[in-house]
Amino acid sequence: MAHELRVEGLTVRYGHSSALSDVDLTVPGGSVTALVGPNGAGKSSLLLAAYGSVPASGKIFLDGEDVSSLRPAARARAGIAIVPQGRQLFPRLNVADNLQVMAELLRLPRSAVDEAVDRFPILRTRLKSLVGVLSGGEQQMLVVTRALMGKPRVLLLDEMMTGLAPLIVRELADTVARLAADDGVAVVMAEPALGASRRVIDRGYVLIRGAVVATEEGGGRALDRAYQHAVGVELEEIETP
Ligand SMILES: Nc1ncnc2c1ncn2[C@@H]1O[C@H](COP(=O)(O)OP(=O)(O)OP(=O)(O)O)[C@@H](O)[C@H]1O
Repeated sequence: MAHELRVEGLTVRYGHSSALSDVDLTVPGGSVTALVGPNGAGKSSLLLAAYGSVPASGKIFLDGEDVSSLRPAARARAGIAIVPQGRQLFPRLNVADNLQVMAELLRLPRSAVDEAVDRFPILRTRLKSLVGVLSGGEQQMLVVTRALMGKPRVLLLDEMMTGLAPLIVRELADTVARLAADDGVAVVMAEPALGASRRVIDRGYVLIRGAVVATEEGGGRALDRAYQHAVGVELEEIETP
């Protein structure tokens, strides 16, 4: 079954400044939806609000069910998973213990850690390694593994590809594309620019200054063009006296 994330009228404020204003969007399962926009456009705020870790007004629906009042741990158990910007691992714990923290949050049995590392065999060889000594690519594989432990229905990826080698970018992009195609997961990938993950993008939104300015159903290249067009329009507007 294909899953779905829908947000309606999502607004995020930090003090008096508005990061996201009345955003509506739908992320259908079975495809990879990108969220592109410059730094500060509100991409992280949107994903964090969908996960429940920043206060927001508006509604979040998971497979049609309103989860807006659930706290992050309950949303995670309901099937929303996040790969946060900056990874947010415990660098002084080893790989297995980092995964065990998520297993406990999700109330999974201890065997869940062992099963989880099947996805990236390199992690099995690193189970007892402190996270701080892993390469950037290995750390990101661990974060993705952690996010997938609960077999999520919705996967929120916040700048997952930043700073990674092209080979790792391809491997991670293929992993999320398979999750969408095989398991009907609703994947949303926020990136400042698409780069090597462009080929797995099915559709997307351009976000600028906290608002959706374009929706594109025609894949990664078309989304790139929509993004450039949106930024160009915005620049022209700024330059017009
Ligand atoms: N914790 C915070 N406190 C105050 N303002 C914040 C906070 N987090 C984000 N902002 C502001 O909210 C706006 C949207 O930021 P957000 O991080 O959601 O954008 P983004 O598109 O993810 O950008 P980036 O690529 O830089 O992460 C920006 O103006 C940012 O400065």
